[in-house]
Parts: sequence; C-alpha cells; structure tokens
Amino acid sequence: MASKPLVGAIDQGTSSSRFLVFNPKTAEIVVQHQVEILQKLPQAGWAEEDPKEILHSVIECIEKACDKLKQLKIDVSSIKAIGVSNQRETTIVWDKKTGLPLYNAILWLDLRTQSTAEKLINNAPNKNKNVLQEKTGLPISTYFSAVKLRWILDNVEKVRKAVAEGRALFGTVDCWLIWCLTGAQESGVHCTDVTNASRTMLFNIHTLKWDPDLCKFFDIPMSILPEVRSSSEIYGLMRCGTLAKVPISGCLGDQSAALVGQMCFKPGQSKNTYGTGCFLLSNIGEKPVISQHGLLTTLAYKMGKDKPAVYALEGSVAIGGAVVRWLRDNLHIISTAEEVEKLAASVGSSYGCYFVPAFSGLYAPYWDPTARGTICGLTQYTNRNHIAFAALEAVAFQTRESCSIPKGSPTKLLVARSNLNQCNSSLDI
Ligand SMILES: Nc1ncnc2c1ncn2[C@@H]1O[C@H](COP(=O)(O)OP(=O)(O)O)[C@@H](O)[C@H]1O
Ligand SMILES: O=P(O)(O)OC[C@H](O)CO
Repeated sequence: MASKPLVGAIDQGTSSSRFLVFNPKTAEIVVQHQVEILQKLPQAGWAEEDPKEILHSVIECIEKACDKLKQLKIDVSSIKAIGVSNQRETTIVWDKKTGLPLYNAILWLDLRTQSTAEKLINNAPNKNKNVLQEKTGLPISTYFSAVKLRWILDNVEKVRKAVAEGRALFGTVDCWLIWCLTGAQESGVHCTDVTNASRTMLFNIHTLKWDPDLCKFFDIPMSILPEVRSSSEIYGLMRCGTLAKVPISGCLGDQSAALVGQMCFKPGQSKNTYGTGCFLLSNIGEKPVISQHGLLTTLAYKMGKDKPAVYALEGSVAIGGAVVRWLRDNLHIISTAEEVEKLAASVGSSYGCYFVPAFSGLYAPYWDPTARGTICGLTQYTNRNHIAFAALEAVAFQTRESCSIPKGSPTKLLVARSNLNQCNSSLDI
C-alpha cells in the first residue's frame, strides 16, 4: 500500500534550523531534526551568521530527518511538498555567478546600522521615524533589511563591484535558501514571498510591489531585488539531496508561519511565539491598519497568486529566548537552555532583581535603538538563581507590554507557543 502523503517544513530560525515532516491531515509531526547555528558577534552590537552554514544546517536537517523516516520504514518519496519559514529581515547578498555569499548574513537584531537609521530619521520631515509607515507599516529602525543593505553597499567593496557588474543578488534567508535549493548558479529561483518582502522596508504593503520611491530613499538598486510571489505556489523544485524533485511550494516569514500554524485565520485571532525573540501577531484581515501605538503592520499571508493578502499587527520583542542563550554563552551560569528552569524554580522569585535585556535596543512600542540592557536591584543575597528568574520574568514583562498595546480591535484568542514554553516557569510567570 502506498504511504500517506507527507509535507516537509524548513524552519530556519535565528538560533537553530529545523526540518519537520508532517502528516498534513492530522498536523502530527512524524519526524524532525534540529541544528543550532553559530552566531558571530565581531563587535559590540554586531550579530552575523554564515549563509553557507545556514544552508548546510538546513541540508543536514533534511537529510537527518529523511534518515529518521527510513528508520520508521516510511518511504521518503511520501514527502510531496516543502515549505520554507525563516528568521525575517536578516540580510544576505551573494554572487549569482559563483553562488557564494559576498558578506556574512547581517542578523535582524544587529545594531550596526544605528547611525544609518539615525541619519535617515534626521533627514526625514520633522525628524519623524514614522515617515515611511503609511507605505511600509514600519518605523525607520535598525531592525529592517533596507538599512542593513544600505550598510553593506556603503561598506563592502566586493558587494559594490558585484552590483556594478550585475552579479549581486539580495535576499532574506527564505530567498537565499530557495535560490540555493532550486539549483543556485544553474537554475536557482530568485524569489521571496510577500510576508518576507514586507520586512525589508522597500515593499509597498498596499500595492504588494517593490516601491521605486522607497528604493530611492534608501538608494538601493532594484536590479538586485528578488521577484515577490505569494506565500503558497510552486517556486521551483529541489535540485539536490534525498528530496531532489520535490516542489518547494510554501514560503512565509517565521512569525507569519506561526500565525498560520496556530490557525489564526480570523481578524482578532492572535499568537505569541517565544524563540530568539518574542513576537505577538494579531490577524487584522484584508485591510492594513496603521498603528498609532508602536505596533508594526505586516503581511500575514497570501495563500495563492489570486488570493487576497491578509495583514497583521505585530508587537516585536527582540530578546526572548536569546536572554537564556546569553546566560549560557556569556555568563556561563547554565550549560544548557533547559537548566534555566531549575535555577528559577529553586528560588521562585528574583527578590527585587530586575533584568532588562535590551541587547538590541528596545523594539515595540519604543523603537529605541539607543537603549541597552541592565540588571539592577542586586544585593549581596542575589545569586545566579535570582538572575535566571529575573531573565525569565523579563520575557514575561515584555510579553505583557506587547499584549497591552492598543490594537484597534480586541484580541479574541491568544495562542502562545514555542521552545521557551517547554520551560514551565516562564509560562507560570
Ligand atoms: N527549555 C528551554 N528553556 C528556556 N529557553 C529555551 C529552552 N530551549 C531553548 N530556549 C531558548 O530559546 C531560543 C531558541 O528557540 P528556537 O525556537 O529554536 O529559536 P529560533 O526559532 O529563533 O531559532 C534560544 O535562544 C534558547 O536560549
Ligand atoms: O528566530 P525567531 O524565531 O526568534 O524569529 C525571528 C524573527 O523572524 C525576526 O523578525
């Protein structure tokens, strides 16, 4: 008897890559594999990843998940389609002739563009950081791809040369992965979807097209931008590995994917996801609403070429699970992320210690790139357990703040999910 059709999902996040194989009828996960990604922090505020490592981690996850399927005696040819979801805004420029990246991926939470963003705001009428909000749904901030791309064009000679010679391609992580997996130099498809495009600040969220005026504002050559497609259509076929010839037929920025995954299809339905950052998205239907209170307006999904675009309001928190990684990698007070729960639970309170993990400035609703993290309220009594508790409490405080920003329509349902949720203390807080 033929095996039941399955669907594969690439989830390329800031901290890790995953490949999950689902039964599309029941949404049950059949197998999955996950690989952590190395983050390079070459200077204070800078955060990069190697695009080749990102790609290889995804390929490793696909191959290992397929091995697990084989161990379960399930034919890998049961995987009929693959979807891509990805950390958004992270900016990659590569050479279409060599297939190689021309610079490391600049991560969404990188702060190197603080002065670029400040300069743009100072030149805007009334120094208004929301001068592009009507068109893009976003404030001028270090967060979005356009300023990162501007920085690369200003600072990386190799990229300038490749642009002049017509060899450079720009893309967010979805775009890089789809181009590589559909054949790179030979047959790579250079495309992105509307949800990812809406995080670049070069995309008009009303016309659903790259906007020449926005490109002029940031002085970005339109020739390097990918084609913008819907979130659900066949972009191309896998050209390598065990899943060669399987169509890649879905693409959504990870927070939009989470909204879809939680089936928040009606206006007012919302989800909050805890990964590296923490993102509350609320479905607002087919008309974009511009927030007066520091929320972003973003594309939620467009489920086919001829299907309507659906929008969301978003409360973004840059540092969620990343604070736990910082306790592990920088303070070394835990050796695995899971341990944080034991430490926090052992005290049950921070005893007046507060942790503001503004490592990447503050996002919604402040949009202040100059903010920096702090731990305060320390006494001689404070130990690592209290700091662990305060770190988890900080994620909860930031979430509460996102939930309390007025959204224009009441939230009817809020679903919370992800890795940090495995940590019961964080949910209890
Ligand atoms: N059990 C846990 N308890 C608390 N934090 C965790 C736990 N597991 C992972 N994390 C944190 O969550 C983040 C990873 O979550 P993940 O969903 O893989 O992120 P992303 O999608 O951004 O790659 C890391 O920053 C890590 O420190
Ligand atoms: O890596 P995550 O899952 O925290 O998601 C990152 C966001 O897409 C950044 O906008």
